[in-house]
Amino acid sequence: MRRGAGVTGRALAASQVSASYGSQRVLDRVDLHIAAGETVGLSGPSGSGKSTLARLLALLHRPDSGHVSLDGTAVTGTRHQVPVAMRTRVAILFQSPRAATDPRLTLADIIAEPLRATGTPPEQARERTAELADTVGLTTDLLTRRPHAVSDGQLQRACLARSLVHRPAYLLCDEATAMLDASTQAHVAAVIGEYQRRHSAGVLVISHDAALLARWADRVVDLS
Ligand SMILES: Nc1ncnc2c1ncn2[C@@H]1O[C@H](COP(=O)(O)OP(=O)(O)OP(=O)(O)O)[C@@H](O)[C@H]1O
Repeated sequence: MRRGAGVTGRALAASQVSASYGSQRVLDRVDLHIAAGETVGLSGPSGSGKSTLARLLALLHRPDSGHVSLDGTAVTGTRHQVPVAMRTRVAILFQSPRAATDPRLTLADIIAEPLRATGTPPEQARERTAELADTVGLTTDLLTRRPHAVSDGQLQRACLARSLVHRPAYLLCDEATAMLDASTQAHVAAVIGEYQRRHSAGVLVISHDAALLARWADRVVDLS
């Protein structure tokens, strides 16, 4: 466990959560706890509910029963029912950057999207976008392009920048490096690691890759 993990008592936690799609029960009274500063790996066979659990923790879905709590406060609604100061404390990074971005936006606009959504003044949004583009290794030229004109790795860097834009206390990575080449994968992991150290963020890493989880996570929870 990294220094500081769990020491503050701050955590993102799912307590006894159950979730279904129609009549299909996907999660049945599952507990998961991510302390500030900690990296938790989440493994399990395809279809075991890893992404569903991540979406509950990201406040995108509401559990059928049980609850998600953020630094000790139970969260009752999903995304826009939750106060901005609370919902921006959790960010999620998905496997497919193409499915997670609007093809009409430039990479700069994609990164700045969450800032616009919370009414950040344009000048401040531009500064924060430039700072994050630098952090994730996107050049000014790439920032003016749209998704069709960049590689998957470049687009995932933009998604990573977007996920960090509000300085989340918790970052959920759902197979976020699975489709990247080895060097982009290492770079994305390094940026997340550095962010985590600076902000004592809690990180969830969902992966089928046992070697990656052994390298990256402080502990691994198996959903099978
Ligand atoms: N939006 C949805 N509507 C209906 N069923 C869904 C939906 N999303 C997921 N499911 C089903 O719920 C189950 C769990 O899916 P989930 O994506 O959470 O699992 P997973 O462990 O992340 O799988 P994988 O490793 O393949 O990504 C699967 O059977 C899936 O088909």
